Amino acid sequence: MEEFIKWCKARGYKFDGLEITCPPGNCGNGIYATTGFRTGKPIITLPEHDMINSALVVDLPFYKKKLAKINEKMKPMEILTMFFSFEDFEQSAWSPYLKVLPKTFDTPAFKGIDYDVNTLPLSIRKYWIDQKKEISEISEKLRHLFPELTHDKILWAWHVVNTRCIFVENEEHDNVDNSDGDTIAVIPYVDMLNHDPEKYQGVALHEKRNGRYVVQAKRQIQEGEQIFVCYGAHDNARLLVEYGFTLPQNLGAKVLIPQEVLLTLAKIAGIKLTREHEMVLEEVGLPSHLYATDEGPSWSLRTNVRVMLLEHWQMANGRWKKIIYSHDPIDDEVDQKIDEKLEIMLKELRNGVVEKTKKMPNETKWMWEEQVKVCDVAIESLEKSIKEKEEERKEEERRAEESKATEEVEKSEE
Ligand SMILES: C[S@@+](CC[C@H](N)C(=O)[O-])C[C@H]1O[C@@H](n2cnc3c(N)ncnc32)[C@H](O)[C@@H]1O
Repeated sequence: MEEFIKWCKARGYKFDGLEITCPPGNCGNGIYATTGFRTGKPIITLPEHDMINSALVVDLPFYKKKLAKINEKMKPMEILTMFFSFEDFEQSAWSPYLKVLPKTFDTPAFKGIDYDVNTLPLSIRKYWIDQKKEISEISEKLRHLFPELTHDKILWAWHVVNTRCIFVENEEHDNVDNSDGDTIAVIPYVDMLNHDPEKYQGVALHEKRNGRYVVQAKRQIQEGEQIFVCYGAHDNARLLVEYGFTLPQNLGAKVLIPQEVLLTLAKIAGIKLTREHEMVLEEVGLPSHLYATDEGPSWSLRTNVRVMLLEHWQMANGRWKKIIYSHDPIDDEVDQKIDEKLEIMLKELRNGVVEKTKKMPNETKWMWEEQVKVCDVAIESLEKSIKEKEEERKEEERRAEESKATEEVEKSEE
């Protein structure tokens, strides 16, 4: 690690008041504050030309020569994977950095676990399919172009990039295929920051104006704290598949309700659906998600139920747009009906997920159990809000009756 720190300093990286050590648990290295940082203060800065992105790689003489022999441009992920596949741990200009990178990864893909897609919850299914496809295509392509590379080396390199890259808007480069965008870079030192979506104090940004990459304190950081960033609002299935770890309390947990399931649940809840409802739902195009937060069913899920409760005359001639996109508060009666139907739908959904969970193999059962927990949290907060609204309504009625009684007394006194 000492050699890596020296290497970073020689390249102009600034990170006074930090140290890289191994936190307890199984999360590799992490960055700790050895001094306090005020909100807004830069914690790490480095020159932008040191970000490892596609443009940097294709301009290195070694890769320039290799790519000149190939008749096609490569995509950013392919280029970065090629870079980490080829760089020699001893000879590379990045040698001290390469030596502190993890040797193995705990992702299912790295461990050779091949999930049956049907045993995965929907929230992770597409990501898993896409990840498998990407690894297999990149491995095949790189081995075809450079037969000296092995699948294992490429798999390791792909993981380095995938678990450590950061979103950066890279400039266009003539020798890079950016048809799907070019927004990734691996940034040494910055990539030692671990993920915690609740505690995170570090926000990273590319300051193009100043030609540097910066991690700033988003709030006061105390001496001795581990500094975290947020990799995204991921549930544990996604964290495991993408990064090889899970969080004990993960507020990113979510359940995705596909349209056909939503329609079935609505019918069970006694909502009379027509083709018109389905067409409006499609046009509104809102996803139906449940999140493991105590805010209850999301606005988009509520809106979908609201659409399903529209009368025919409310949908005719696009009138529904005025209703759905209006900023006026929802009519109390409609709101109550949405709650009532949602409660039935969510309980039904939960039962369905519980039944599915029972049939799942051990390796993915926990993902489904997490989905059941999300349903529980959503149902609990919905019930709580229904109760609160009910109490408010009663209180309003009581006040109305009181003022009516006072009025009557006043009138009789006149
Ligand atoms: C960008 S790197 C962070 C630095 C990394 N810990 C290292 O030693 O190089 C991302 C990897 O760190 C680990 N990681 C990050 N946050 C974690 C957390 N909260 N718990 C466990 N492992 C974590 C995972 O292995 C993940 O793939």
